[in-house]
Amino acid sequence: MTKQIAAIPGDGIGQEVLPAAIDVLEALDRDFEFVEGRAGNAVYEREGTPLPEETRELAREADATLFGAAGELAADIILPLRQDVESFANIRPARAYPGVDAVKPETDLVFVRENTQGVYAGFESDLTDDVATLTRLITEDASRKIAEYGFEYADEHDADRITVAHKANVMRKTDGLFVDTAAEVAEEMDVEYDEALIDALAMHLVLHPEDYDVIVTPNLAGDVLSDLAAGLVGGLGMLPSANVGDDNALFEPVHGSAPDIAGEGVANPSAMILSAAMMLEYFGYDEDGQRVRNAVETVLEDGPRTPDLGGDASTETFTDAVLEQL
Ligand SMILES: NC(=O)c1ccc[n+]([C@@H]2O[C@H](COP(=O)([O-])OP(=O)(O)OC[C@H]3O[C@@H](n4cnc5c(N)ncnc54)[C@H](O)[C@@H]3O)[C@@H](O)[C@H]2O)c1
Ligand SMILES: CC(C)[C@H](C(=O)O)[C@@H](O)C(=O)O
Repeated sequence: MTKQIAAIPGDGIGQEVLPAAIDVLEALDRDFEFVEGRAGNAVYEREGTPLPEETRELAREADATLFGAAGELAADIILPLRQDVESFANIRPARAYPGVDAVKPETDLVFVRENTQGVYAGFESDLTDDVATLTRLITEDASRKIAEYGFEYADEHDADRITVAHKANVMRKTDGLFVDTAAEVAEEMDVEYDEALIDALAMHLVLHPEDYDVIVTPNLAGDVLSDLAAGLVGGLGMLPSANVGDDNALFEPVHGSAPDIAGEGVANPSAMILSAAMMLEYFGYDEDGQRVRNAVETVLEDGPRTPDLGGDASTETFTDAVLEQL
């Protein structure tokens, strides 16, 4: 059956890496219909909104969405889209590939980031001209949902270790509820896990990423720690992600619009192509997902590589090499 995919390139290198992923998906023996959705700075200038209702509707109705990247209006684009697909979990694998000059080649871990709450629930306001406030939201329901998802994910992927990240020593009520709920869920599911304070965890991740497997984290901590992990495995061009809900999902690289290299045709499309591989697995096309992963892995090992990885290949040359492997 045809799967309809909302394809939203967005800004900057989103316009360069999303077509690469579509080329790869089109090389597979699958029936995908790609429908392009408008979003980004240029759309804002033309239409007065960076994310037209039509694009949101497209994401809600599609079987899945592929998103490239957004620029300075990212919070007005990607956050509503993550809501539109009703995603509660943001899965961010960080893995070092052979041949890529990684700071920590032994890194192979996955962040399971809560995708709806924390400071992103967004009760921000100006109290006075010179005082601004932000209320942070954590609920037991959302904490339960992400803990259950993270523990099940760890089980399905034979993870050796599950870590629940929090800062309940300071945010006693909010992260206290997050971590206490995770403890309850672990007991009900008979799961072994450990807890880590986010600040110390950041240091341990830099020194010994090999000690970690699945890290369940509140929203903002997952955002920051996943970029940190990108730094361990060759940069932001390497980290894919899946925003998963009960009935819909959106797949996007962890990186942004990269204005410093946008338009040069040299962006590393690995993160976007690996996000497409996560979409294939979401549809149950596991063999295709693995084929795409293997093809990317081979090209990363043998070259050609893009400049962020020390090579001089263009996005197109890299993608052609992946297509050849397929
Ligand atoms: N989900 C999103 O759309 C998203 C995520 C993060 C940042 N942003 C937005 O992106 C803009 C730029 O933010 P930033 O510079 O902090 O982060 P960024 O991820 O765009 O770039 C950070 C650095 O990583 C490099 N980089 C990122 N992706 C790369 C790739 N695929 N290939 C090669 N190099 C790559 C960039 O060149 C840059 O040096 C901001 O306006 C921010 O709001 C959007
Ligand atoms: C741009 C921003 C809204 C987004 C986030 O905070 O989730 C980004 O940092 C990311 O990692 O995708």
